Amino acid sequence: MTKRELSALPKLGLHGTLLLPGDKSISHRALLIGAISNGETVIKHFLHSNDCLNTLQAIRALGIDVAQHGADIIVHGKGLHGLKQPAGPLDMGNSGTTTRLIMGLLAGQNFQSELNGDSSLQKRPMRRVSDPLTTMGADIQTTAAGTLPVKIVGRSLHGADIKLQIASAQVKSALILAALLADGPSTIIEKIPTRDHTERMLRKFGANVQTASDKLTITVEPQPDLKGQTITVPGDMSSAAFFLVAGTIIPNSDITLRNVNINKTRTGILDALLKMGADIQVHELASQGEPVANLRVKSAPLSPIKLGEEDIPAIIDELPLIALLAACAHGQSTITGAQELRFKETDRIATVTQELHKLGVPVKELPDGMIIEGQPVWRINDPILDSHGDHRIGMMMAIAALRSTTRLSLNEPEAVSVSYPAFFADLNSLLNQKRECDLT
Ligand SMILES: O=C(O)C1=C[C@@H](OP(=O)(O)O)[C@@H](O)[C@H](O)C1
Ligand SMILES: C=C(OP(=O)(O)O)C(=O)O
Repeated sequence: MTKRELSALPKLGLHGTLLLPGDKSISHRALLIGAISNGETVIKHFLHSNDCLNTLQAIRALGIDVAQHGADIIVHGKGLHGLKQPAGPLDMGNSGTTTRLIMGLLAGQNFQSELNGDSSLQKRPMRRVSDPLTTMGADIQTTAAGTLPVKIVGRSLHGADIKLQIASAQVKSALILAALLADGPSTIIEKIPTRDHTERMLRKFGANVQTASDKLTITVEPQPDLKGQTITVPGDMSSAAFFLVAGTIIPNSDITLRNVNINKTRTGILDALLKMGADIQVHELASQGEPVANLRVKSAPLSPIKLGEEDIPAIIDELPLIALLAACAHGQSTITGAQELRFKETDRIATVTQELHKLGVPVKELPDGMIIEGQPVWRINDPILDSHGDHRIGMMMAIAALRSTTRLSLNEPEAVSVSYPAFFADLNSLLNQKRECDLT
């Protein structure tokens, strides 16, 4: 097992400016939608991380030419019905987003396919996608446990009206992609609004996808003539979040994060930080289809927070960081309505609880969340932290280690490459450097 020594408390704080890597959700979608569009799609500031490279390899295996020009990715789309039967099972690696979105695309093809993934992905539930797709006429078999490997017998799909049982952008997006291939219009009704990157991007490519004023009801007209586009992927708020938290909890810090996506369906972490007392300035930039901003964060003391079911979708991947913020706050914080955390790369309620206990932070595990008792000073119980092979847990613990005066280490640090290969390099660039920050 690999192990990395983590940096301890930097006395001068964290300083400097980062240009965040491209958004993971948007990078996946640009590849998949580019593949089913006619002509060239140019993806600028694409996220070259393991998860997005799984999507790239998958569309290549489905007969799509993908080239790289400098840092740009060029997808030579073949239209809605241009994908080809792959030669063997498609490897989804660690990526839930690739798996679930591609299930929607493959359900409506005229060929069979099979999806598999790594040991973490093989534990994650897939019936949440296959069940609603079945109501559109899809033929998808999971294992008896509802997991990968999944076999998809592509066939023609009907338009359908579907009410989602779980708040999940992956499930919603799979249904929207399948609805493009159907024989009539579809309506998808969400429980709570989730990230809307699929809807926004499909409209840019020429699809008729409407979101009603309730922000929950999405109608999709089938068989659009999608046209290749140039997509500039904004910086990932879920990656920026590690540095928003680091800048807040490490005294004497002043960090600027450039060009971060501030789509309202993704800014739960910003709202929570501001509610807890964080010092963050937002300087909005010209929109690139998705709203973007530069963010400047300085250290601040924190009050505790309560988050419930309605708050969860906009902050789902940042909840481990909320637990870390709560561990530094003065008082008790509560997260409930977050049972979805149990179905991520790890059971993130269990792994966050286990790792914060190592730092001496009292955390009570709930079936759908956590109660965290903030501690002004941590009494370290175990200096060997663990990512559990989960990128977000690894990065969260590397940020947590900066609060400790004892040197801590991290098992399986390479997990960060799933979403943020340059994470440790970016973090190191902020350490022990007194530099001017400029928000504009
Ligand atoms: O649609 C997406 O790109 C994502 C949706 C979320 O998953 P769920 O849809 O399962 O909540 C999120 O956790 C994941 O990191 C990316
Ligand atoms: C849950 C995540 O991703 P995915 O579902 O795509 O594996 C994540 O990035 O935190």
